This record gives sequence, C-alpha cells and structure tokens, in this order.
Amino acid sequence: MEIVTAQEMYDWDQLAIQSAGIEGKVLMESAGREAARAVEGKVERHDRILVLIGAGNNGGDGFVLARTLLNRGYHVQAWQVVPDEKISGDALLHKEIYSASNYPLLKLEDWEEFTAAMQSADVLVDAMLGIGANGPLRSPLKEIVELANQQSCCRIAVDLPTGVPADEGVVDFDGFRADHTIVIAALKMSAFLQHTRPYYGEVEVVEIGLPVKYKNKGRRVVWQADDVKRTLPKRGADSHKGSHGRGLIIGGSYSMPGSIAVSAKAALRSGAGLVTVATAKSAIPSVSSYVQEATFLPMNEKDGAITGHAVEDFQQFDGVAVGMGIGRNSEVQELMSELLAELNVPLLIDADGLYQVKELLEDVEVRSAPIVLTPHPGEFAHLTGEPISKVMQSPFAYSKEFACSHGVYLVLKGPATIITSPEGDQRVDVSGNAGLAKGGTGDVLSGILLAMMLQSESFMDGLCNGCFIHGSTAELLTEASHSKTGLLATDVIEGLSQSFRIFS
Ligand SMILES: NC(=O)C1=CN([C@@H]2O[C@H](COP(=O)(O)OP(=O)(O)OC[C@H]3O[C@@H](n4cnc5c(N)ncnc54)[C@H](O)[C@@H]3O)[C@@H](O)[C@H]2O)[C@@H](O)CC1
Ligand SMILES: [K+]
Repeated sequence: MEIVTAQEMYDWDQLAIQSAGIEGKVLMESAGREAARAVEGKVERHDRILVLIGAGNNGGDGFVLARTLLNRGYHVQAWQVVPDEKISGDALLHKEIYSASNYPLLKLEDWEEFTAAMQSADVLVDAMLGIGANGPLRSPLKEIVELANQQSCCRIAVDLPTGVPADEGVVDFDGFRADHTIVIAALKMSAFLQHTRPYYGEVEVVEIGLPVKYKNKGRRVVWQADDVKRTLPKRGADSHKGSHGRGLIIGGSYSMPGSIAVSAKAALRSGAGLVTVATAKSAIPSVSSYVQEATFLPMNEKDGAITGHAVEDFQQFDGVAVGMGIGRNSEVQELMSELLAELNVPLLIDADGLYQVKELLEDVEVRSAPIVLTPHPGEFAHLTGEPISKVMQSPFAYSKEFACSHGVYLVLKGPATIITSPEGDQRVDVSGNAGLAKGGTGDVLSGILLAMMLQSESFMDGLCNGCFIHGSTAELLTEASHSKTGLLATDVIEGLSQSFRIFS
C-alpha cells in the first residue's frame, strides 16, 4: 500500500482526471460514499452525527457523506462552517446536490447554537480540511478544532484530521484529535510520524476508483502480511544446513553476554543454517549455555571486553552481524575499520557498532558488499549529527538522504520502522506493540535480520520480512498468552516458530 505526500496525491488525482478522463466530481462522489460506508461501520444506528464541512474538496467529501448517511436513515446534522462564497467547483456542485435532496444545511452564524449542537452530538465527522492545509489553522477552524477536541464523543476525520499536515517536517500545528481517520485513496506520510500519528486514531483507507496505472508506484510503501507471505523464502525439502547460510555474530563481553546470545538464538530460530558467535573468551560459557546450537570463535579481550581479532578468520561466512554489546573502546573501532575494508560479505551493524561506524562513513561508502545499519532514533541522530527531534520530524527525508549518500540499507527502528535501500526505495513496517519497548528486543531483531540476509534473494524483501516477523511475533504473543508489560526479548525468540508457521 502506497504512502504519499500531499503533492503526490494531487498528481495522482490530476493524472486520473486528465489522462483517464475520470472527473473530479465523480471522485468526490466516490470518496464521500466510501467514507460514509466506513462511518457506518463505526457508529450506532441511533447516534446523532454532526458533519463539519469546510471550504475545499474535503468539505465536498463532507456534503456527499452527509447526503449518503441521510439517504440511509441516519440522524445527521450537516454544518457548513465557512461562508457560502468560499465554496466553489466540485464542492459547490455537491453542496447543490445536497440541498436539492431537501436536506437542511446548518451554517455557523451563532457560536452558542453551534456549541450546543456539538455538545449534543454522539459523533463528530471532520470534513473541514484535508491535504490542502496551508499554514497554521485560521479562524474559525482553529476554534472549532479546539471545541471539538474538548467533546467526549467519538471523533472521525475524513482523509486527514483537520490541521494535521499531510507531509513530514511540520511540527507547529493545532489538529483535530480523531478516534478514527478514514483515509481517501492512499496513506499520507503523516500517518507514520511520531508527532502526527496520535491525531489519526485508528486508520482505515478507502478506495475511490483512481486508476492504479497513474499512481507513483513502489517508492514508498507499507510492508504487509501478504508481502511477507509472497516473498519469505520457502525451505526446500532437499536443503541442508549449508543451503541456509553461515552467519557470524560479533559482539558481547563478559559483563554483557546476553545481547549476543539472543541475537544468535534469534538467527537460528529464523532459519540460519549455521551460526557462529565471535565474542570475548570469558563470555563464551554464559552465551553457550543459552544457545547450544551455535559454535564459537574466541576473540582477544581485556577486562572481559573484545579488543580485536584477525579478520581472515571471518572470511568463511556468508553474512556478518556486528556491534551488539561489543563496547566502545578504540581497538573495536580498528576492528570495525578492518571489517569494512577486508570482509567482502553482507554486513549488518547495530548498537555499539553504530557508534563506531560514525567515524568510518567514508569506508562505508567505498565498500562494495551490502551494509545494513539498524539504528533507533537516538543512534540515527548520532550518525547524522543532528538532534533527535529534527531527525524524527522528517524521518523519511533523513533516512533517504543518509541511505543514498552512504550507499547503505537503513533500518530506522520505531513504532513505524522505515527501511530504506541505497537507491532510496522506502518501506514501512508498522507491526509490533509496546511489549517490544524493552532491552534486548533490538538484539533479537539483528539476529532475525542476519538470518533473512542469508536466505533472501532480495535484500530489501529480507529486511522488511525480518522487521515484520519480529513485530508480528510480539503481537501474536500478547494476543494469546503474554502481556505487553511482561514480554521479554527471549519470549519473542520462542514465539518466532509460531510466526514462521503463519507466514512461510
Ligand atoms: N480530485 C481530488 O482532488 C479529490 C480530493 N478529495 C478530497 O479533497 C481534499 C483536498 O482538497 P483541497 O485541495 O480543496 O484542499 P482542502 O479541502 O484540504 O482545503 C482547502 C481549503 O481549506 C482552506 N485552508 C487551507 N489551509 C487552511 C488553514 N490553515 N486554516 C483554515 N483554512 C485553510 C483553503 O482556503 C481552502 O478553502 C482531500 O483531502 C480529499 O478529502 C477527494 O474528494 C477525492 C478527490
Ligand atoms: K478532515
């Protein structure tokens, strides 16, 4: 499913209108009717529904929606909240059709009367402003949004909650706080951003008949269960352990053996044929007691922390993950530099490894074998040298810029994980829940991703599948037997088998 900016949405609409000959008023009828159908699924028959109608085409959708719900016997009050002269074009046509249906149209003239109507509504439908929002909310929309947000009724937005920007990068806004948003045709970027996502509530996308031929295909999409089922590699009946890749995981220390242990176990649970753990010799007993299926490569150490190793010992592997619990001493930086220069297989870098790689970005750029970086927002801010708040206001733009300029696959972790290829293609994974907000879950993800890198024909598909499986496993566990509070990284590992049964 595509994710669009406001401009990309307008381009799709315009191409459909000009090239396919579908008229704007037809799209509006379709959008309003589909939105009405979606509203029907969220309200009770006896609910008093108040539709707030603005000046633009979002308001036009509101006229169609109000007429459709009235035709179907719902209790609807339609309130036009802007002066008559502001309504034009397709929206005016649909206003006229509404009025020709003999339904009353209320106008915002007396604020007290309007407030009383809002207060007695069970459901508020916001069709005031959509992707055409320009600058901070002006009167009377600003005051209406403030009043609407004070009501205890159900709030439903059409396309976008009024005031919320469609695109990234805008943080100063007043927005309608929707319980549900019925998104027209394609998800807007702001549905995935930390600072705008909470305004949407639950999201439902409605299809309005735009010819798919004209959409901006594939550059930014949501990765979904069907994509996973379609692309997850199948295990051949005649395969052997060598067919599924030999993975190496480098990291851990005497005082931090857990990170590397869970990465290794997760890689094995995700189908890697063979996994070797390269860690401080003193950490091996505790790691091996948790992951009996792995083999070990003892590394040089000082006070229980890795200090380095000859990279030629790592050449026999098909893929390497490095950084989990590895520490931040200068010898590790040297090791990272050698890995980048001498190891010619796919390399995933996480955790402390990301801290180290900040100084090695030039080495990253010249490396020919693929590199995957898996930062959380704090680590990504460190890599870019920008404050977290700035990076997270525009995570799509920052991810793309970073991945393209350094030639890496970037997995920016969060409630909406953004996966970007070196060519700038972006996919978003929204699986998972708050149960994953706990130490160790990132290490589990690194292990799963290494296994996917070893087994997948397409790197991008493999990374997206790994993120999706990680999040879905948390969802499956918290739905069935675990709580979000009590979920552990090791529970996720144990749940992986169940997920692979569903998605393979
Ligand atoms: N063919 C199309 O373009 C379609 C558009 N559709 C709907 O149309 C919407 C986009 O329509 P428009 O481009 O007319 O834009 P909007 O309806 O989102 O808003 C434009 C209107 O809002 C006012 N406005 C802008 N910023 C404001 C602010 N900060 N404070 C107060 N008022 C402000 C403008 O003066 C203008 O009258 C979509 O979100 C969607 O709901 C759908 O009907 C499907 C087809
Ligand atoms: K709206």
